[in-house]
Amino acid sequence: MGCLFPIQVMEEKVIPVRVAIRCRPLVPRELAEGCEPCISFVPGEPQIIVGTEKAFTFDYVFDPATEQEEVFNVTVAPLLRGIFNGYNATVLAYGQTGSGKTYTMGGTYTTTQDDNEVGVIPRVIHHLFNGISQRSETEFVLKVSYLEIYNEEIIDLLCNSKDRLVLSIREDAKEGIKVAGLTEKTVCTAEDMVRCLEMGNSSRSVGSTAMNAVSSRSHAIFTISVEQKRGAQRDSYCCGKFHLVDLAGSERQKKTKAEGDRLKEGININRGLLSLGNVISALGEDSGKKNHIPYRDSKLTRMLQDSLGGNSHTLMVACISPADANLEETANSLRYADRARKIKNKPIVNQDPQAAELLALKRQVQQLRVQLLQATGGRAPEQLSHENTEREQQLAERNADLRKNVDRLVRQTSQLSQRVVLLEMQKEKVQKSIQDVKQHEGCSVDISAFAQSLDVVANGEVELRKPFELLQNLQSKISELEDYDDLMQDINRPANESSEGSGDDSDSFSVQHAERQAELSEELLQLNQTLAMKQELARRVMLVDNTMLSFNGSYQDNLLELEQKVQNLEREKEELYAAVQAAKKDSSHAKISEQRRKRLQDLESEMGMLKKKIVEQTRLLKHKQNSDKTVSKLNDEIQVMKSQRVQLLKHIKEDSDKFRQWRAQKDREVLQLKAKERKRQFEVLKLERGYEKQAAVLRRKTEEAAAANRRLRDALQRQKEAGEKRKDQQQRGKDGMAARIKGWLTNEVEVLVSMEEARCRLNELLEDRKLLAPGFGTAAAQGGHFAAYY
Ligand SMILES: Nc1ncnc2c1ncn2[C@@H]1O[C@H](COP(=O)(O)OP(=O)(O)OP(=O)(O)O)[C@@H](O)[C@H]1O
Repeated sequence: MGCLFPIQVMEEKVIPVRVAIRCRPLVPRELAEGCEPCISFVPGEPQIIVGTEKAFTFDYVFDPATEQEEVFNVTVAPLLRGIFNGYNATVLAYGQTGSGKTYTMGGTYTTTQDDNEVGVIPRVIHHLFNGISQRSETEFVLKVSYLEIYNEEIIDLLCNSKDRLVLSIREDAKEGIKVAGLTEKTVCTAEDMVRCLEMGNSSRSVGSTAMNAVSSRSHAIFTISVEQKRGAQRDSYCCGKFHLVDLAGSERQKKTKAEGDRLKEGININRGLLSLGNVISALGEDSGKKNHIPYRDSKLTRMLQDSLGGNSHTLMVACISPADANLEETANSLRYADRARKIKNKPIVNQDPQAAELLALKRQVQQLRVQLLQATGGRAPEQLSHENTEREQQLAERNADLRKNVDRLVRQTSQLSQRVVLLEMQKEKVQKSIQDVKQHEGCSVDISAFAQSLDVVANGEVELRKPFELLQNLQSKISELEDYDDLMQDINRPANESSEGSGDDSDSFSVQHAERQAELSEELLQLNQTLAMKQELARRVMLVDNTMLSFNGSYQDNLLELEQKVQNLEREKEELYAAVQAAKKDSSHAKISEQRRKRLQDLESEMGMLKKKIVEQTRLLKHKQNSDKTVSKLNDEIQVMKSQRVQLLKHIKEDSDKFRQWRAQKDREVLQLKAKERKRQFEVLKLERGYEKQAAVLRRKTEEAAAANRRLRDALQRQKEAGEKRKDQQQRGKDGMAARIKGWLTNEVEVLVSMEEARCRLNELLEDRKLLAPGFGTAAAQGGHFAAYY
């Protein structure tokens, strides 16, 4: 029974995330650096003052002298009690690097550790098993998993390092957030569980920074799942999950002096914590309407989705350093923790819905039985069997209806979550393509600036601008694609709506297959239920029959005996009657005759009773024959249904095989398409590189043309000035004629040369445009292709 589907067995209570602040003592490094404490505490109040003025109030505040045991007893022990009642719980250690998170959680625990130093997780294990030993009437199944999120990758800490794979998160309709392939070890003793903790602790990613010699470089989540079965028939089931989270510490590169891998880790740690901060802020906002919570921004926030604003009792332990050198980080941690207090969770008991329903029905049956006995004054069951059967049938029908409803709802939920997964896959594809396209060099070209420089030469040349307009269109298409991302946010559309718009055959086939499988499974489920009902009915009828059978032998003997008795009595009666008649004639025999008459009356009443008994026995025998018929009819029906079930299973298997083949074929096609796509992308890249080169040449030529244009303008200007000069000098005589003609000729030649040069440049530009146009066409088609694809 692995189903953790939480059903509401009581009114949902809103419980805020509780926040505890734990301030550690100054560590030797801080003392050596001459740091002074900058935190003060208000005695008897959960208040803390940073520096001299800023005061914060939390649910619990622990000063540096507080021992590990007190922290556990005050904050974590109540959560453990909730786990025994089937609730989920989370403890989250947050804080700056080196502030004492791992120390508080017990993330470096080994069995040799001093008892006073033992942190939260080993204490949880110890108290959990203590609690179990006090609940002998309950059957427990305990499972443990331990993972870390290192550089945005999920790593299983409970499997050998050589088998370690990068895991991914899945959202399951029944079980919520799940890590596919994560090791879940079933443990029976506290020692087993401690061994898992030690194994995971030794595998955690740890590194040395200037702030902490053994700094955790990952977020670690230790999860204990506690399944419980109670009651004489173990039919009351619930399951609570306890997440114990040691977050990596927020850090500043300046202080940690991290470089290389450490720096990369630090960036990822801060990124995860930032997403967590965003989720906390969004959850804390009291906007009155349901706002978007960015759980999907990081693996950490997805993993903690249920613990923040979901189905869990959650405690955040914010660890801080008292050193004045860390004042700013401490104030930030307190602000972060203060925001977390605004988060409201709705924890509910996690029960197996079918077990809960069964239990409720059993209770109902029990109650009805009691009522029935009371109503009939405690008559024997065989007298009530008929009424009981009717009631049981009604209950069985109701039970079947309820089961049908539950199955339908579960199926709907699983279909919806399948759709969500598909849509998310699409969304990721789109986002990736948008990123690819955005990162492409072609998008960084400043088209308008380029077009302006071209205007200098091609003023009025409409044709020359066309390629630039095409490129501009392409860029705007790409930005339109970004808007599509927003559209994809709306993934909660009903299934039929979204399938209308989707043209993806492959996905729709997968969905159809999933739907078909769900239908077949439902059919199978119904068949199984009806079969179980019929078998139960046949069993009950046979039970009644067997009881009757034991009576039957004696009934038949009785019947014969009774018939014999009746005959004897008849005979005796006739004799007596004859004697009475004879005695009537003889008055001396009056007394004897009176005695005989009395005897005759007795015999008649005895005979009447015996006849009644015979009628009753005959009725019982008839009833037995009827129920024999019913049993054989039921058995026939059961046989038919069994063969139907075999057929159905065969059908499901065939359908699955077909789907597997289809999937394999599709996968092959996808691989081929991917190869083609890679080739196409390479060609596009080649084309665009060529285009880049040509654009550079074009730019250079445009500049040359502009220079030639300028020179032409200058020459024309000089020509104009020379003409005016000439007019001027004509009045001054013929002496300077030769010099004037020479000057005029020089100018004319310059103008002609410049004009020729400008014409050449223009021709070159036109030629270049011709060559570039196909390149623009391909790029524009690419844009169109992307738009059509998405
Ligand atoms: N309450 C405390 N009492 C005594 N020493 C403490 C306490 N809390 C932390 N320390 C010491 O402070 C140092 C840093 O603690 P720890 O490694 O737990 O920090 P952290 O927050 O987990 O750091 P990181 O985020 O870098 O992993 C350790 O040497 C630890 O023993």
